[in-house]
Amino acid sequence: MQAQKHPAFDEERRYLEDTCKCMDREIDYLADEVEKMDEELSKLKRSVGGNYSDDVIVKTTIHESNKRKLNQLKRAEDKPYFGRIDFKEFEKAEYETFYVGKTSLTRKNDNKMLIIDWRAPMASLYYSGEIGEVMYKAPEGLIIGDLGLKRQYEIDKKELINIFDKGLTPMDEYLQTALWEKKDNRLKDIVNTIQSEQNDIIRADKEKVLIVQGVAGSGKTTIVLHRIAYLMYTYQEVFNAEKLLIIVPNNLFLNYISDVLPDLGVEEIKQSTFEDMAMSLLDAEYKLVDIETKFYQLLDYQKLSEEYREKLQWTSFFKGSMIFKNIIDRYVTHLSSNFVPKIDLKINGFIIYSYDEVLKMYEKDYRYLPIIPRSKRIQKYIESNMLDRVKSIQKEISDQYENKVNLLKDSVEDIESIRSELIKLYDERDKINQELKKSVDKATKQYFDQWQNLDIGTLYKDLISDYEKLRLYADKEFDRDLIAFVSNYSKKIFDSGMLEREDLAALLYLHLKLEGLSLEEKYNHIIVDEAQDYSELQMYILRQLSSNNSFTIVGDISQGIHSYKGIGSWKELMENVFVGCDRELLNLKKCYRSTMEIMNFANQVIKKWRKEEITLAEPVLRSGDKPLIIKKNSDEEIVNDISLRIKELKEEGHKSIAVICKTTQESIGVYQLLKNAITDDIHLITDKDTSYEGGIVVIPTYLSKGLEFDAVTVFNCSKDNYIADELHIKLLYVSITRPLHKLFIYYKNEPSILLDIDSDYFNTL
Ligand SMILES: Nc1ncnc2c1ncn2[C@@H]1O[C@H](COP(=O)(O)OP(=O)(O)OP(=O)(O)O)[C@@H](O)[C@H]1O
Repeated sequence: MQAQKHPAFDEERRYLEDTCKCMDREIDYLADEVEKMDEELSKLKRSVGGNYSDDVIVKTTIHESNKRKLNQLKRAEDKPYFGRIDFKEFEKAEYETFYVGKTSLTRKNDNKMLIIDWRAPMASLYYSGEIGEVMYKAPEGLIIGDLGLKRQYEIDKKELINIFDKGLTPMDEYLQTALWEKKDNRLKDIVNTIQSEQNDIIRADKEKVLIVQGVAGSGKTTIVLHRIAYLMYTYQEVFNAEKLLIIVPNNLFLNYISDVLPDLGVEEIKQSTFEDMAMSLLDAEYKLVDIETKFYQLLDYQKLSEEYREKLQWTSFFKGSMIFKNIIDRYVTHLSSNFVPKIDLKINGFIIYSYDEVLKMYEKDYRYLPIIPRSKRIQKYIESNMLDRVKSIQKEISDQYENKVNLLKDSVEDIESIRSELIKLYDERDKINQELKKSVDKATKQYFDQWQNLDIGTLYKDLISDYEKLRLYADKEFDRDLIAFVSNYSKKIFDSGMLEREDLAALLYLHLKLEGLSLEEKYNHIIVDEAQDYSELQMYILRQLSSNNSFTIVGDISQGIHSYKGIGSWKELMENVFVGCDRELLNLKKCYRSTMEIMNFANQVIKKWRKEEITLAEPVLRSGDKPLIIKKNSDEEIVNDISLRIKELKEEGHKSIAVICKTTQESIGVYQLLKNAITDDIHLITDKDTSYEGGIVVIPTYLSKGLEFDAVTVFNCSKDNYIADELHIKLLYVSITRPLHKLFIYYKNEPSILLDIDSDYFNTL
């Protein structure tokens, strides 16, 4: 054990033993409390029989908090802490020692803080402080002092394995140990090795739009999850789980990250794909065109003309653009200004509600409401007041008849002589009044039937599939050809009973404009991962869902394989969508995932996509094999070689191995061949999969985005499979930035032009 060589070994081992004992005692105590409270609460609930009780509420709160703490301690018991800082505040005489762990621990008998939570303000020094003068932000202000010692521990099953002292042990030895670990099927937390630039993001001020451009493997996904844990801990009073929303690319990814938050003691955060969230807000189940259909059409440079592919791209861009948002805005303004029909609500010629009166309700009294709730409110108001209105009209009619009767009576001396006339008048009056009452429902219905039906799906389809309408609401002259393409293309899709994903965002926007959103439905903080793939309109919608413009948005423009509809630049996003908000753009340049050799190679590939905004990744100092580029003559030969390589990799201890293919169709073919060639369990991953179990997988590139594997083999990087356009370059870049340790790239006959890079960066076979 390395730790024994450290001069402080005995002292540290004793501290660890004492802490573990104390933690065990606390676990026992809490387990006991939880058990007792379980019983007590069920008795109490029975006795109050479902009625409100302060006692039940207070006890439930304590019970939940005890359960949470017990859970956190249990998760931490094998490795109670990972770091230590010795800090002396200025003007104080002594250094104080603080041990940093995943959750805090206080000794009961003397209230001594044995471990501080990694999210506590002072723990920031462990991540960002260098030995010497330091400062950290606390609720009471900036605390300045001196950091005397920063120590890191490797602890396994309560045993001290290694001790690293910052400044004494070689730089990042501790981090290196973590990065060399083999990965299985889930993303892990990194509380013990969070780096300074990552710490700044995790602890960044919450009241702003924070955008993080981070290279592949820089820890973006990991960091946002830690940021959630930090926000939940730091702002307990304002943040509850329902007020936080994480938007992720797909359910497979959701499953891949599902361990991190519970490991960090955070449960029940709302995590969703944009599509699922949209469907739930729309309260409808639309059939969506397969995500791959358009994507693969765009890649299919052999069958489809460039002109057609460009128009397809433009359609996607248009539907997710702020241009389309403005068109929808104008459409809604038009709908609204013509909404109240220019007719009176009449019964048998009597005006019950005049057009002017209803218009006033619409334009003045209920103007604060969006159109749909406004129209419902007016309808309800009118319906509930109809009978009263009719009654007062009946009274007027009765008065008029009374006058007529009186006049008639005054005109004769002998009332008997006009008896029949009087009866006729009374009958007439009663008939009119009865008719009025009888016709209320019918007349009201007839009147409201004249109001426009605000079915959002129909309104949306009417707009986008109608060339004339689109042109009418567009503010500037669009290429007629493109607009015609968009409307025809959309019509065909709608006629098949489907919608595109791009339509869903626009549809939701229309829904929000017409239906509105209550404050309870809004979020206090929204997190978007893989943000480069969302359109500006999607981001604008998320802004509508935010109560306070508090966002953490992370992504990598170089991995923007959906850039035809996604975000082209963070600056544009800030200017077009988050204008007027407090915004900050931060960069993460270091890649922690892959070895230097893999990342240097990947940098050469992405450089082929010349764009000013790309930042090349700086790999952390971890060296492995150079990527291996292998030539074969057929798919079968490639698969045979991959099967041998998988065997080798498994013998070396690698747990997760991916065969990455360009498309799903290619993946299916490779999977069939590979299944026959190896005996191991192997999984084909498609967009229907919602769980990722690790091991050996065959997967299309777009689904591998965000995931990582110990080793990756890229199936067919031949000349005719990867051309030098933006989409192919980015696809290849995503594939080759997935491995932690080993990368193999296969091609048939001739290599892709994208592999035409300095031979120092790879080996060949
Ligand atoms: N400070 C760190 N300490 C240890 N491991 C880290 C650290 N930062 C990142 N990692 C590891 O690097 C890998 C990449 O992290 P993550 O997937 O969060 O990156 P990413 O930026 O989202 O990647 P990509 O955009 O390529 O999907 C993970 O294995 C993660 O555990």
